[in-house]
Amino acid sequence: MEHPAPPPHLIDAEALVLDEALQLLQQAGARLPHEAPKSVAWLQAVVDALCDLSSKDALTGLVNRRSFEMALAREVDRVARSGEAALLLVLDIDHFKAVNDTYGHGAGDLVIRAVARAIEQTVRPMDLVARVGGEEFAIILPNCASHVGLAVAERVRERVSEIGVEVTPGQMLNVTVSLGGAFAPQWVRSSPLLWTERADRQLYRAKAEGRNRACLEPQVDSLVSAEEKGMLFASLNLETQQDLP
Ligand SMILES: Nc1nc2c(ncn2[C@@H]2O[C@H](COP(=O)(O)OP(=O)(O)OP(=O)(O)O)[C@@H](O)[C@H]2O)c(=O)[nH]1
Repeated sequence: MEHPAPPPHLIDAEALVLDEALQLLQQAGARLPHEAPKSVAWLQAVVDALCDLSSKDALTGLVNRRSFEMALAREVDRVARSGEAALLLVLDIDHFKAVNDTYGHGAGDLVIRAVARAIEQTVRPMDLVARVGGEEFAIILPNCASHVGLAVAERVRERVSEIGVEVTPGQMLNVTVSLGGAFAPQWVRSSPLLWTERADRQLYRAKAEGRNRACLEPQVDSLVSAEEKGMLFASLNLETQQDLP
């Protein structure tokens, strides 16, 4: 049946070919919208589901590596402009290969999910928790004062060690994580790669020192005065204005 042509400023929803997108969502186990097909609400729900699919990790629902890298780049930029302390924590489940080898991959997946939930419950809503690899997670903690960094990392470590995961009926398993952390250099434009490398080095240290521990790079508090911060803001604003056409 021919559909009447829509007014020129509107999209003809009937002309959209969405078969592949819908198939992708179905395969990923995403819930398809209940609204009337091709209504505005339905199209919005499809777009939202596709956004989720490209930015979230399917196993845990956490932010995936790609979104994490974009968020980290934004945070580097924000810290350089605001001078606020921000902490990056990287976490790795200890001896995870043994979990898979002993209880199977399915049980390993349950452990990854449980660790993800435990991390999420321990940090603030403004903190970004990501699954960046198989049994590796990362947390960006904006506006995190240097003197509380280790306490936050310790709280996450402790919370994970407390959870029990039922890996086979009636059998509870406890796992631990090692954490590494580094603060973004305040008032200095660093790079996401350098920041991650510094946090990673601390994670290797935590593993080498026996696991189930948190190691943070020592942080020197910024000695920039309020007046100097004002001058820096002024010069940054000037730069931005000069960039304008
Ligand atoms: N179940 C499950 N396992 C995964 C997934 N991704 C990666 N792995 C497994 O995670 C394990 C990681 O093991 P290793 O890198 O050797 O590290 P580890 O055993 O945790 O040892 P340490 O990190 O040194 O404490 C490997 O066996 C991977 O196969 C996943 O999505 N699900």
